[in-house]
Amino acid sequence: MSDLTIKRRVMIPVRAGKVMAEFISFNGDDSGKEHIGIYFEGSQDGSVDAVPLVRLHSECLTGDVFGSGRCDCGEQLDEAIDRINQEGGYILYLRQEGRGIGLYAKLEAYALQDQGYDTYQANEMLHLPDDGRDFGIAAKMLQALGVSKVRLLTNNPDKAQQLLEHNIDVIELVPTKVHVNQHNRLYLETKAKRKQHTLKFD
Ligand SMILES: Nc1nc2c(ncn2[C@@H]2O[C@H](COP(=O)(O)OP(=O)(O)OP(=O)(O)O)[C@@H](O)[C@H]2O)c(=O)[nH]1
Ligand SMILES: [Zn+2]
Repeated sequence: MSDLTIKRRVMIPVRAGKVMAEFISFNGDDSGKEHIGIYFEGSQDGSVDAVPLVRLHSECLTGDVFGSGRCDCGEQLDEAIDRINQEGGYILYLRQEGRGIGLYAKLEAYALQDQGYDTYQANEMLHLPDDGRDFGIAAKMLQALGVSKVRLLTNNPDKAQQLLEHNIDVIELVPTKVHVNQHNRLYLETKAKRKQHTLKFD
């Protein structure tokens, strides 16, 4: 994949106009996925020179748009907007629905989970990778934005590892809260057990 360049920056007042966010598109990603950078200026003193707080957020239509209780994505996205709007930084909204397998396949995986398979086994039953995401694209987006150092908002060590491998300096791992409910507890526990997500449950 060649380097990315910035195509367009457009201000959008989000959260019913209460939060100003700059949506950024890119040239040069031949996947055609239309990944989006979202910049928040931040309201804290000194945030201009600070290392930006960055969240790599993988698309989850069911969670992000409809607030699904089967995962924690919608709540994490809200948390990211709150924090990054305070501290200044970026959400990179990556079009990697279902950890890269797509929305229809995620629904197939959910149907298998309803029969008792866990979140990773269900993908494997479909002959799909348990996590098919490549965060190299996020590193390219950061490079196009002129960002070489980040504070990363995540509990997923793989995101930091992949950024480091692509020459982005992750100077701090900032944990997200654990948004647990009766529907997503097994999903979250399985991420901690199988993929070393740093989740602390009550
Ligand atoms: N295949 C599959 N994907 C899921 C399932 N539940 C949620 N997802 C997807 O998992 C992804 C979660 O992305 P993130 O919240 O960015 O990342 P994360 O790996 O949980 O790491 P954090 O940064 O700690 O939140 C989204 O693309 C969801 O659509 C599931 O049961 N099966
Ligand atoms: Zn989700």
